[in-house]
Amino acid sequence: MTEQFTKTPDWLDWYPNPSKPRFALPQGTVDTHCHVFGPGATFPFAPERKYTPCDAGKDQLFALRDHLGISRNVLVQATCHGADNSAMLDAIDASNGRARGIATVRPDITHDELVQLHNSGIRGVRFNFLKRLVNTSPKDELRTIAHKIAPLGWHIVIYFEGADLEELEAFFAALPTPLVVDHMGRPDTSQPVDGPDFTRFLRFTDKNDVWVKVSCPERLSLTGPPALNGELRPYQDAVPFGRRVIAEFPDRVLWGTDWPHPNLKDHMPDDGLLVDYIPLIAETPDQQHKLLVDNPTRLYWPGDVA
Ligand SMILES: O=C(O)c1cc(C(=O)O)oc(=O)c1
Repeated sequence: MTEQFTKTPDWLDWYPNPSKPRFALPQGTVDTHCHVFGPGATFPFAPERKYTPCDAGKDQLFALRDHLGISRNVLVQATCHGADNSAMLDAIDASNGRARGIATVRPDITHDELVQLHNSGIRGVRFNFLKRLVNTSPKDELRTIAHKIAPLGWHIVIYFEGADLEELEAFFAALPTPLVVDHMGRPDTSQPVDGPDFTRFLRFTDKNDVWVKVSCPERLSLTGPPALNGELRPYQDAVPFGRRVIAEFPDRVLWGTDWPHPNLKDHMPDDGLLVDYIPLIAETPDQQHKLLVDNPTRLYWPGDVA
């Protein structure tokens, strides 16, 4: 019997009919941050999960990719699937080479299992430090994983809240691989962009081998307006943070949809309007091409770089 799952109360489902973006994504655009959820009947959610989502499977992800004009995806293992990467691997397998993945693994993983993941398109692991998403993040276990994956040329995707960087910084700096920061390190957008927390984050990025996803204005914004009803200037309080990172690190920024947008509480954005947000933070064609095509291709499909 297949397991039936009941969504977390007040769960917001992904936006069903996104608008067609006005901003034309350049050929070769990579969405470096998206997830698949199940479907739960085929790929059950993990017993230790902190939320139970709606289904958001590979067919729906690929339909969104094509609708928005995205060329390739990087699937990031969602915490609701724990360390069972099979839904993501199934999606990568079905993508005809147009997807890579970031896995969650346990410290006892073997080299042969890692090689198998590499051959399936995995290029990194994710370390998550948000207490509302994971029970614990034991640093000694994460270090063990880091040293096992480093020889494969992988990187580590880190997800943390801006206020926690001070405590985590030394641990991150000692990791033996490049780091990719989810959602700009989740700055508090009520603080000024040149306030102490974001200054710390920019310094951390500058001093280390760090790439930054300038994703998720819809998560970071406190004042909106939401990307709904044709709004072409949404999330104004998040804009200065994205602009600043792109201006300082044009060769180390990445963009992603974050579809299907787990755990949003206020509203579910129109993904077409989230594409129209990009030129608000990447203001020149040169910045846009680096953000959307050159940087992610270098990181995830290095064989394609001339
Ligand atoms: O902020 C979140 O709730 C969230 C959750 C997950 C996940 O559950 O994997 O991934 C994200 O990128 C963001």
